Amino acid sequence: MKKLYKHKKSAIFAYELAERKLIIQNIFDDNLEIPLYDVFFRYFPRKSGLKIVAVDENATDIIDLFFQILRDVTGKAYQHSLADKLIVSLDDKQTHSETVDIITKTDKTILIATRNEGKTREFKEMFSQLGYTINNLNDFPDLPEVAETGMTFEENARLKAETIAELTGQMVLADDSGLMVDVLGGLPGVWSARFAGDNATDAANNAKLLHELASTAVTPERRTARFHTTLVVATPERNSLVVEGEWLGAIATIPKGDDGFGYDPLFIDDETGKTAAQMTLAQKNKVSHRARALKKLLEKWPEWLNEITR
Ligand SMILES: O=P(O)(O)OP(=O)(O)OP(=O)(O)OC[C@H]1O[C@@H](n2cnc3c(O)ncnc32)[C@H](O)[C@@H]1O
Ligand SMILES: [Mg+2]
Repeated sequence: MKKLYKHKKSAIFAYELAERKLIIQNIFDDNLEIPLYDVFFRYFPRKSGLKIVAVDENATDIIDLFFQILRDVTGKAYQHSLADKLIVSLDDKQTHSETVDIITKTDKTILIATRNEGKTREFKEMFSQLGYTINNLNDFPDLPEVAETGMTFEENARLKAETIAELTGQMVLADDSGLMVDVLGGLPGVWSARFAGDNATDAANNAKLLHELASTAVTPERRTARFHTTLVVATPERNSLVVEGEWLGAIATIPKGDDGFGYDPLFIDDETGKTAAQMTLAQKNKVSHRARALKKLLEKWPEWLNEITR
């Protein structure tokens, strides 16, 4: 058995065609190179070269795409069929037959175990570019609240993802995140959503944070902080996939900007000097803790899917 598609940067297949290149960029503008099995090279002369760049965990889509390009570029009548065998024919003559191992995941909807619309908006933007539709728990009012009783981001993200995956029988992504302020020993951390008390508003949490820093007379250079996200993808009866991402910055003395949610008006990005609330959704989604975690998730996801569909 050979693997047709492995979602790792690998030198084995990608090559350039100066004029005719097809690029399906991923959400971070990275060129993700999908290794197609080398049988294709026999049908596609190296000198003409082609770069196929895509984000998709579904090998059949990639193979379809490849043959589509092959037909367009060469003008020849390539045909293929995929079952557990890949059969390729040219001008009605069978030219190749190979047993292959295909990842057959086709579901393009992801349920995010969150009621936070700010997070959801970010995930929607990030995933829409990959062709995924996002639902969150506000679309399922009958599902229960999951108590965040963990002491770590991972424990809470697991609780949210694994409980909802069990209840719904589907694949679920959860995000547990928070702001960690160095001079406060990492607080508010896992308590970020409830820093000013249960069901606290964003404004109350921000006011409490400013108050804590003011009362300890913290100098500007000691206002360093980071946003943290742990993402967990769970599916019933399988081991979950866990990744994390961080974003370094500092806490402002007054809130600035109108976009975003949570502590965004107080979080100054180290690189640009802007608060997260002064960034557009697209700008934040390039550098945020959530974006960095999602990038790692996308790198690991196909391999993980491959394991769980075996
Ligand atoms: O548990 P769910 O339903 O996902 O929603 P939540 O708001 O309770 O989410 P968390 O438990 O993960 O708490 C994270 C809190 O950290 C803050 N936070 C997380 N990511 C943030 C971001 O990108 N910008 C600003 N604040 C953020 C914000 O106050 C969140 O409420
Ligand atoms: Mg929460």
